[in-house]
Formats: sequence, C-alpha cells, structure tokens
Amino acid sequence: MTDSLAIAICQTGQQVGDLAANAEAMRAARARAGDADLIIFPELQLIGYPPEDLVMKPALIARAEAELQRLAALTATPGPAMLVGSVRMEHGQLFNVIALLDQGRVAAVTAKHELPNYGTFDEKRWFSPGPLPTPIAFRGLKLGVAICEDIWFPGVCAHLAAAGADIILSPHGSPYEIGKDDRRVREVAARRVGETGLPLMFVNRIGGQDELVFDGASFVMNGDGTLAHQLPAFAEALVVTRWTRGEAGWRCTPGERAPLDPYPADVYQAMVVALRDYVNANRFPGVVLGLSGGIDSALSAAVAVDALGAERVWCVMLPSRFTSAESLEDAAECARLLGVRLDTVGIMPAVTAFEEMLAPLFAGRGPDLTEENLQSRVRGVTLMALSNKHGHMLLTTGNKSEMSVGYATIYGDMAGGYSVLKDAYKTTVFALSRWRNANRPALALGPAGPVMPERVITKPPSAELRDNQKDADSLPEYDVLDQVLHALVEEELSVAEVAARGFDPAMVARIERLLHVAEYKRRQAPPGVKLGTRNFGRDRRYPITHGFRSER
Ligand SMILES: Nc1ncnc2c1ncn2[C@@H]1O[C@H](COP(=O)(O)OP(=O)(O)OC[C@H]2O[C@@H]([n+]3cccc(C(=O)O)c3)[C@H](O)[C@@H]2O)[C@@H](O)[C@H]1O
Ligand SMILES: Nc1ncnc2c1ncn2[C@@H]1O[C@H](COP(=O)(O)OP(=O)(O)OP(=O)(O)O)[C@@H](O)[C@H]1O
Ligand SMILES: NC(=O)CC[C@H](N)C(=O)O
Repeated sequence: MTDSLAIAICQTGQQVGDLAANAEAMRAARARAGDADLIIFPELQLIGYPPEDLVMKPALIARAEAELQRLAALTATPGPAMLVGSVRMEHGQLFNVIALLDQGRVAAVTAKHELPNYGTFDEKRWFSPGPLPTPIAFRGLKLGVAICEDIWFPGVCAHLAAAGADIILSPHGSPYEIGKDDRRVREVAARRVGETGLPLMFVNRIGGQDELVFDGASFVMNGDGTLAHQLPAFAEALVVTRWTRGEAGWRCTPGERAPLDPYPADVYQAMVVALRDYVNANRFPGVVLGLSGGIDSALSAAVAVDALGAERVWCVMLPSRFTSAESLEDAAECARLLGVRLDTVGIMPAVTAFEEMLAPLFAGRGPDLTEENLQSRVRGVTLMALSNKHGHMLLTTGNKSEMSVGYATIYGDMAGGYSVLKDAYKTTVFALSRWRNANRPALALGPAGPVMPERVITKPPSAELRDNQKDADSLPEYDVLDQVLHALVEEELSVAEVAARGFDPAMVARIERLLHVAEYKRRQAPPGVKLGTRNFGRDRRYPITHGFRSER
C-alpha cells in the first residue's frame, strides 16, 4: 500500500471549443509535472468552461471522446496519470465528467451530480445529473472526485466519505465574483472538510470567457481545516503537492501560500484579464475608444493599456462645441500618462450636417435630447469607422450606474464590442481609479505611477452634451444612486424596502422606473465582465416588456 503520493495541480486557462489546443496544453503540463503520480486539471478542461450550447453539437461530443482517448494513450508513457474534465454521452444523456487516464486507458469516469442552474449557470440545460459518485481507486488510495458544484452542498462529499474516500479532489470552473475567494475557503471547503474530516483540493481555471473571468486561486485544505497550499489569483500555476498517509489519514505537506489581493485590486485585475483574453482570443490587433477627459473613458483606457500594452490602445478625442478646455487638457494628460496614441477628430462638421439635413423635418420643434443624442451618435459612427478601417475593436465606456438607469445613448456611446465597466457601479469606478493611480498590479503592461490626472477623479461627472450639463442635474449623487441601485438590482428589494433605509420614496420609485424602462437598452448592450452577484446579462434576466412596479 502506498504511503506517499505527489499530485500536481494545473491551474490554467482554457480555450472554449478548441479541444486540440486544450489537449496540447495538458500534454505540455504533464511533461512539466516532474515526479507527480497524478496531475489534476480544472472542470471541463478539454472543451472549456462554460461550453454553453456548443455541447449540443454531436460533432463536439465526438471530438471530445477522440481527444480523450488520445490523451489516455499518452499515459502509457512515463509521467503522471491525468484527471481530465470532459463531456460524455451515455444512452442519449450528456454528462459533465472527470476521467482518470492511467496506464494508457480511460481507467475510470465519474459524473457531476449537482448541476448549477442559477445566476450565470445553465447546466441543467446541457447535462443530466450523474448518480452520487463512488471513489476511484488509484495507487492504493480512494480518490473522491467531486466536480465543482458537488462540493457546494454536503451530499456528494458525505457520500464519498461514507464510501471510504481518502481525499476530496474538486476540479472547478468557478467564476470570479467580489469576495468569492474567501467564500470558497470559509463557506464551502471548510464546511465540507469539517463534515467529512477529509482533505480537499480545489482546482480552478483562470482567464476570461466572454462575460466571465476565472481567478484560479486554487488551494488545498488539510483534514484539520488548515490551508496547505494557496495558489495565486489570475495567474497560471503548476504546483506539485506532496501527500503522506499518517494515523489520521492522508495529509498534504504545507507549501506556498500565495497572498490574494483584496478589493479593489482584485476587481481591477479581473477587468484586465477579462479584456485581455476577450481581445486576444477574438484576434483583434487592439482597441479604440473615445477619450473624453471624463473618468469612465480614462479608467477604461487604463484597463486597456494594462491588458494589452499602450501600443495596442488607440484613444480619440472627439470634441464638440460643448467640450470644455478642461476636458481637452484632461484627455491629453491621460493619454500622455498612459503613453497611448491620441488623435483628435472634431465632430461639429458632421453634427451640423445632420442638423441641416434634418432641419425641414424638425421644423417647429426646439432643441431637446435629440440633438444631445446626435452628438453621441456621431461619435459612435466615427469610432466605428476607425474600428472598421483599422481593425481595432471599439470599447464602450458606460458603467453599471448609467446602464441601470438608461443614461447612455443607444447606437451612440453604447456602440462598441465590449464594455470594460459594465458591472462596475460609478462609486467602484472612483475607487478603482484612485487605486490604480497609486498602484500598478503585477500583471499590468501599463506604466507605474498615476494613469489619470487627479482632476479627472474629483471634477463633477458631465456628459457635455449641452452647456454646463452635470450628471447630478438629472440623477441623484452617485453615492446615493449606487446604494439604491444595489438594493434594487443586487438585493431585489421593493421601493418600500429601499425607502425604509432612509431614501426618498419618490426618488427610489423613479429609479426603479428608469431601471425597468432601460431594459431594452441593456439587451442591446455589448458584453462586459461580471464582477458582482447580479450582472446585467446572465445573472439578471428581466423581461423587456412588463407592467410590474413594486410600489403599486
Ligand atoms: N422598450 C423599447 N424597445 C425598443 N426601443 C425603445 C424602447 N423604449 C424606447 N425605445 C427607443 O429608444 C430610443 C431612445 O433612446 P436613446 O436614443 O438612447 O435616448 P434617450 O434614452 O431618450 O436619451 C439618452 C439618455 O442618456 C443620457 N446620456 C447620453 C449620452 C451619454 C450620457 C453619459 O453621461 O454617459 C448620458 C442622456 O442625457 C439621456 O438622458 C428611441 O428611439 C425609442 O423609440
Ligand atoms: N469629447 C469626447 N471625445 C471623445 N469621446 C467622447 C467625448 N465625449 C464622450 N465621449 C465618449 O462617450 C462616452 C460617454 O461620454 P459622456 O461624457 O457622455 O459620459 P460619461 O459617462 O461621463 O463618460 P466619461 O466619464 O468618460 O466622460 C465617453 O466615455 C467617451 O468614450
Ligand atoms: N461550475 C460550477 O459548478 C460552478 C458553481 C459554483 N457554485 C461556483 O461558482 O464556483
């Protein structure tokens, strides 16, 4: 009977749908796993998580089986056995599985039992639940494989423990959310370890996938609840963990415990990684964005530079007759600090041309929002033309506060392929800007030191679509607005419940109405990384057309 074992954790990215690339990366990781007996990868490593409706293609399922068999053949050669996540069709049902590849064959397969079907997850749409899993025999141990959601409830781990498992191994596809790294350790792993007395290995993927970003932050917790390993967040890692059998069962020899960044450093990194992977995986040479001298575009530009490098970020100032000298200076200073190219394209010739073209049809009607939106749309058309001509993807810069209340022009400043601040409330935008001006994250390709002048953070936000316009003219101050929005969106409270926290009921009712009315805009908005518990996208799926108002 074995008394020691080495298990390599491969915390890595995935390319959804590129099975050959994922298999090749696993081969390379296995070759680097030293003397490990076993190497473990994140959930669905072969096809990528979340695969969405790709798994409804029989051709993908067939390819997954073929790649799995090829990887299995590899394990006839010297090196560790492999625990690989894939999909398997059995009797017309599709399962989310982990396969043990050992000695040249698929030695065992176990399926996910708990299928998450809330928030951004739709697994019941794709998979059938596997039976309660039984441990897999390996080199004299019983490996308890609990796939992701399987450890978020007590049942699977309790069953594995009762069936004699020695260790719980849990491959994850666990997307980043603010504060989630701590919840995984304290509220999930610590509870399962406490209930079973078994050590637990949590192996998560990294990298961006459309609206999700995965932070990794894999770890090993021993049966006494102590952390033996903590892998870093948002970085590749291949760590060989050492295990010995003692009187109290299997124990992992403590190793490195990487520090995890607190808020808002973690949020900033999530944005950088998500944008980097979106732009690179979709093969854009770079991004273009309108730099207004305001905080939203300044922060979006900083994230882009940190993600892609200054040479891949193109900023354009698009002044109108309402653009202040201060905005021109601030945009120029942002560009200088970031080291990016800044061009200036005045929009007045096009705005005037539209006004003249439309004058006969606008006769008898004074200026209103129409003219304001026209400026925003001329900017959108101009930036999209630059995107078409040069191939750069256009970034939109709207934040969650604005997108909540519809404070953006559809087909205007909402034009673009990806939104950096989509799930960041304006107060988070302020916090991130202050933080980045004082810190440079390790993964950043941008400069150390400030990335925007202090005045961009301190001046009152304005869309500059008419004279002396300020956001606060039509919206409550952002610290109030964001508390109300958080209560309405993240907490799903009614107007009365929000007002009971000390806010004007009429103001809260107006914000709720704006929130509902703007649903059509959000449905047409570009994707952007999820940061909180209820993003506009997969988490919060409201109808566009409905008559519910909580105050009535
Ligand atoms: N349910 C629905 N389904 C489909 N379409 C719907 C619709 N409701 C209205 N519409 C259509 O939507 C259009 C109205 O929307 P839109 O043209 O966007 O215009 P609208 O929402 O009326 O105005 C834009 C708002 O955003 C503010 N803004 C603009 C630009 C930048 C900033 C900033 O500070 O960042 C703020 C601006 O001050 C104003 O309050 C109309 O064509 C209307 O027919
Ligand atoms: N003068 C401008 N030059 C270049 N881009 C602009 C200009 N004005 C607006 N934009 C683009 O439209 C977006 C929305 O701008 P607007 O000023 O209306 O709202 P905002 O939410 O206050 O954004 P910001 O804080 O970046 O100014 C900006 O972030 C920017 O990308
Ligand atoms: N892939 C999964 O099963 C993920 C669900 C899990 N609760 C998480 O967010 O980490």
